[in-house]
Amino acid sequence: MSTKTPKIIYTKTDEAPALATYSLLPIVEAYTKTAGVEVETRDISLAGRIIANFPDFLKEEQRIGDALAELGELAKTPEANIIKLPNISASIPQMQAAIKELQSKGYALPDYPEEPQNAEEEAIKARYDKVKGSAVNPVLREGNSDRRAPRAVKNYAKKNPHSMGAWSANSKSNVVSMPGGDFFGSEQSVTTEKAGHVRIEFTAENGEVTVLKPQVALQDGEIIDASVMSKKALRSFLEEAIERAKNEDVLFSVHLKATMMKVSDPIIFGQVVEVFFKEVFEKYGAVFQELGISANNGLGDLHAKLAKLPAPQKEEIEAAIKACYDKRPPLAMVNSDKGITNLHVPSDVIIDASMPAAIRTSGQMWGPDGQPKDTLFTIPDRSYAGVYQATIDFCKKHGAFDPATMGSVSNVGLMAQKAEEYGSHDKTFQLPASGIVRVIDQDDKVLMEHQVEQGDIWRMCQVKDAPIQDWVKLAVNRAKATGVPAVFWLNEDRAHDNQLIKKVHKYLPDHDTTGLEIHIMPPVDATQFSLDRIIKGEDTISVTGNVLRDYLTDLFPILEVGTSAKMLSIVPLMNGGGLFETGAGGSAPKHVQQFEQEGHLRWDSLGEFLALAVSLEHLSNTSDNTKAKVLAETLDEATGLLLDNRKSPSRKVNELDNRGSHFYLAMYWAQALAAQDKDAELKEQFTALAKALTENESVIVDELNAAQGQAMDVGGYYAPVFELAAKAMRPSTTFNSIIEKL
Ligand SMILES: NC(=O)C1=CN([C@@H]2O[C@H](COP(=O)(O)OP(=O)(O)OC[C@H]3O[C@@H](n4cnc5c(N)ncnc54)[C@H](OP(=O)(O)O)[C@@H]3O)[C@@H](O)[C@H]2O)C=CC1
Ligand SMILES: O=C(O)CCC(=O)C(=O)O
Ligand SMILES: [Mg+2]
Repeated sequence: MSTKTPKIIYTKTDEAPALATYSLLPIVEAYTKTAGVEVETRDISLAGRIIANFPDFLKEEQRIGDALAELGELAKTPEANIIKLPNISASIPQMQAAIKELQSKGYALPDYPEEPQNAEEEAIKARYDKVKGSAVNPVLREGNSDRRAPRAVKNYAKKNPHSMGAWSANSKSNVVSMPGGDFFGSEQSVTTEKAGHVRIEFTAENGEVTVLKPQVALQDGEIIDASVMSKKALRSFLEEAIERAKNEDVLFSVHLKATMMKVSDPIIFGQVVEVFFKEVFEKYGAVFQELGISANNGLGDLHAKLAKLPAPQKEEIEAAIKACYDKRPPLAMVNSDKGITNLHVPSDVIIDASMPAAIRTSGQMWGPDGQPKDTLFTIPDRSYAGVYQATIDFCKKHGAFDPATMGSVSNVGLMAQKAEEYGSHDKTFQLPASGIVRVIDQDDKVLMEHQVEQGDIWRMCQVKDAPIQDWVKLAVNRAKATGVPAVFWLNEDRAHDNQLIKKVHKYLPDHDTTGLEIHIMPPVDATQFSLDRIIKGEDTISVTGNVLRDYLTDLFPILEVGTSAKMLSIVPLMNGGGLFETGAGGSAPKHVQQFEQEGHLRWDSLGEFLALAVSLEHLSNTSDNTKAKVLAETLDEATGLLLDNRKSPSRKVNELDNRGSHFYLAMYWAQALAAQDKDAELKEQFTALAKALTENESVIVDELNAAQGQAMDVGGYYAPVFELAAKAMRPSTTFNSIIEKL
């Protein structure tokens, strides 16, 4: 990697953000070129990652390099300047769909072996599993997280408050969690003094020892913890929760993170499906096994596989499923028109986005009848569930939040180097039998041990010392920069947090904290504290571990500014580089569906605009490029103007969409560059461009809007055909030719 030519890596991802890139990137490339900045793309899409992992199955011309591995290495260097768009964290049904699409395009990829029958299939599954779930973010996140709503975005939301569903004091919505037998209740934690390693062993009741993980390397001062969720306790809890929803006449829903917690949460999800449809699974277990049905993949997969049965048997089972539906409480729906429930696909209801969306809409979800209804939100583990119950209680007491007046909660998140639960996949196991799981160090000393039973989920997490120090520093810096109180959301009664609190006390004195307000509070108290401030219009910094980073950076943005897509999301990499994530949200599959059906893309690229500005600013600092600084400043101006003039995409067809908003960004950016006097060359270059764009505004917007209102075919969902997608996303010849002249 040369340090001479300043370079920005722009990632090519999936779904809506990938479509938006076809339109935005040519503009970005044209503008940044004027500062001598090179923008290179790297394909980290689900399809791209699949292809990169199976070169031996493919023709020479089909092979591509492993861009993710390359960027993972780059992220560890000071030169890194990466703009990371959201990507699919694939569940098994999504993996299978992507593989199928690629096969149909001539890629001789193997099928995903759900139940591998031999060593060869095991190896194929292992390769696919590397691509499955949240496989991108943890590789790139070599730094902690700084997410906040920029001033312009917050002010815009105050002036143009989004709709908020009213809250009633009589709302029957609540969160329910296990009373015991969960990860929270069983957690043990130790801090290693010296670097070394541990192994994880399972000893069955007959004394037979299985090594679950031969070696996990540990650094000086690393915190490790282990916990277990009891299958028995989970199932009896679920049975009670389902009964409770029925008795209280509310919807039943479950909220997990099956993407990032790709080993544990699909299993928990599967238990929910099995318990909800208990009679069906008990009666037809053998048939299901024969059909390769796993409840972990959800009802969608179950129905697809049932289709293989002869009609009478299929109908019998479907009738049994229907009988369960009738007996059980109504399920919360993902799409009530299509009959897709909360239990259809494990990755459809992702807790970080789904809980805030419900809180925003009066604490309700959609029922099978297409009507909103109070809901029992099932979040089995207690570690973080209390945050949502506290927020719900607050809304019942004070009514819905008012975006016009509410304060802001930003986040400093401990995330670097696969911190905490989100790095636990390779140390998570479902136990085959009863026995004891032990974590044993290099001197054969048992550090932690748990009694387990068949089917229990056991996991170990790690967090290294250097990321913790960096996180404490980042928290202090944000508190200093804003003068706002910073709250560490840590519970001294939780084993892991207890170790972390010791480190916070150890590292805070490394910084000058005079005049700063810094607290340490358990999550529920911290929620209360932050919400008491928020309704007074006051801001608070949440300083959290990795999971709450994820949860809170959707919760507060969705309440405050309507979506997490408008967040500034910076990852100052620990070795000096910068990773700039766009927004905090995902890849919004329903946006693609709308685009395919009616040619309107409602994806808002605001997160990309904000990320590009900070990326250019970072580049100007690291490479002394003053033009890049001017580009960054004027881009921020343009983004502010775009918000003020309401040129963000609309949700409705035949109104300005993603492409139209890109045109306005380009026009305002060019106008700001033409108006500035810091760089005469840029001024001159952009004066003519600004003039051309301004004069052609109505022609261009007409051309862009005329492309809407019809079905779009971009040649694929996971791997669109470049020419088709580029044509669909750049339908204004006038606009294209003006940009090309730059
Ligand atoms: N950083 C990453 O890489 C992340 C990836 N994901 C992945 O994204 C996929 C979908 O996840 P999901 O939990 O549904 O979360 P999303 O954040 O994609 O969706 C929640 C809703 O937020 C709104 N939204 C999000 N981003 C935008 C945007 N830029 N413009 C306009 N609206 C937006 C949309 O609502 P509406 O249109 O109704 O207003 C959307 O349906 C999954 O594959 C998941 O793994 C999820 C989170 C982060
Ligand atoms: O990596 C993922 O699957 C999702 C990431 C996410 O939701 C976040 O970082 O906010
Ligand atoms: Mg998230």
